[in-house]
Amino acid sequence: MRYLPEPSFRHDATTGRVGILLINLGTPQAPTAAALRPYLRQFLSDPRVVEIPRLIWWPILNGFILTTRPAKSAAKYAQIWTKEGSPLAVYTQRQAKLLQGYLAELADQKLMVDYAMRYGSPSIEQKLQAMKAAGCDRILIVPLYPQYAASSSGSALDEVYRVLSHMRNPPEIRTIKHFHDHPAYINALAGQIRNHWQQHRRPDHLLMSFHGVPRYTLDKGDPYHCECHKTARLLAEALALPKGSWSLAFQSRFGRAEWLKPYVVDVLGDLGRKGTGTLDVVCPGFVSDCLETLEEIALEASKTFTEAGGKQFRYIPALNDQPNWIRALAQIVQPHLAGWENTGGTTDAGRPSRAKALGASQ
Ligand SMILES: C=CC1=C(C)c2cc3[nH]c(cc4nc(cc5[nH]c(cc1n2)c(C)c5CCC(=O)O)C(CCC(=O)O)=C4C)c(C)c3C=C
Ligand SMILES: [Fe+2]
Ligand SMILES: [Fe+2]
Repeated sequence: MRYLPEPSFRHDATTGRVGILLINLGTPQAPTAAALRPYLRQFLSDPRVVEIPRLIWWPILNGFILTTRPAKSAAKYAQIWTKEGSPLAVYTQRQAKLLQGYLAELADQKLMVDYAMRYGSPSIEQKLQAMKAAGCDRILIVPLYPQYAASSSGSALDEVYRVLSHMRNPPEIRTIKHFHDHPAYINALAGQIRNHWQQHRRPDHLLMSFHGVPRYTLDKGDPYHCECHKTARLLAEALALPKGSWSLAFQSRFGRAEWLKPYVVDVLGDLGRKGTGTLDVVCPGFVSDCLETLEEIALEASKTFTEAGGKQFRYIPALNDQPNWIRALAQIVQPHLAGWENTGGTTDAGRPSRAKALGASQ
């Protein structure tokens, strides 16, 4: 039996790094209609986000939504844009950098933490290729959504698998599905709220507002609704909130279909009409502040509440780059790295070459 000679390049040598890729939704490059259009096109063309048959959805998206929404959304983004850029991009980038620093100190200098965006840039494809080129042969994927929804985490994971399907020698992949009930995440949220209450006084009511999704996704088995309720219950328990002093609502409704209820505008109206004095609102489903928290809640929801008769509205910021949250994120990812310690696992250095072992080199 004859064996092929071993190729001259070292096909069996890898540097064997472990990578962690944080994935968030993505955001436009600038608060302008021109930048919103390609972002919204990519976002709203995703069949995980809009499940209407393409033949019906295409003309609505191209003929109506992409001609009217970019300018309206750009005006909203302009209100929250910072010198460094879109808050979602700024915080996601900081989270990756801080987690890298935190884990390097704890565990492993070779560990590489980076981030990607599902829509816009830096793309998942670009970052998976860069991590592979940097020697990562094992990558943990962490969608930055505590509650799993097919339209958010599901779509991010779809894109990871799509990119891998085009690689001849893909890295080994692990994924985190959700962390809605992880004690570290719940404690970080509770700490953020307690901090706010130490600086100001306690409110009369705490509203926990989550991004909504279409109602039919719940009927089809998406766990998102139940995971939001579980997060809210655990957070209320951690803060020892009496019954009736807090509630849950869903925000950011898009389109005319029914979405998860109660809608945040309805709850704000009810609380305002009841004459609620101070209302605090927290958005536990967003680990970074973004358009949906800073514009829709901190600016718009505040008006809805006071116009209905409420007195004082306070928005509690997302976890963003808080050290407590970075520590929690480390606790969330660490168990998923078990067995991936850098022992030079896949490197063949020092062993006789495979061809020699097979007796082909004489
Ligand atoms: C919790 C995570 C999110 C889920 C689930 C989600 C579902 C979902 N979103 C839309 C439509 C839009 N969302 C938009 C912004 C936006 N959405 C999330 C998170 C989730 N979305 C975030 C973090 C953001 C903010 C991004 C930022 O740049 O700050 C937008 C864009 C803005 C606008 O024009 O309104 C749209 C559109 C649908 C249809 C959907 C589920 C089916
Ligand atoms: Fe959204
Ligand atoms: Fe449910």
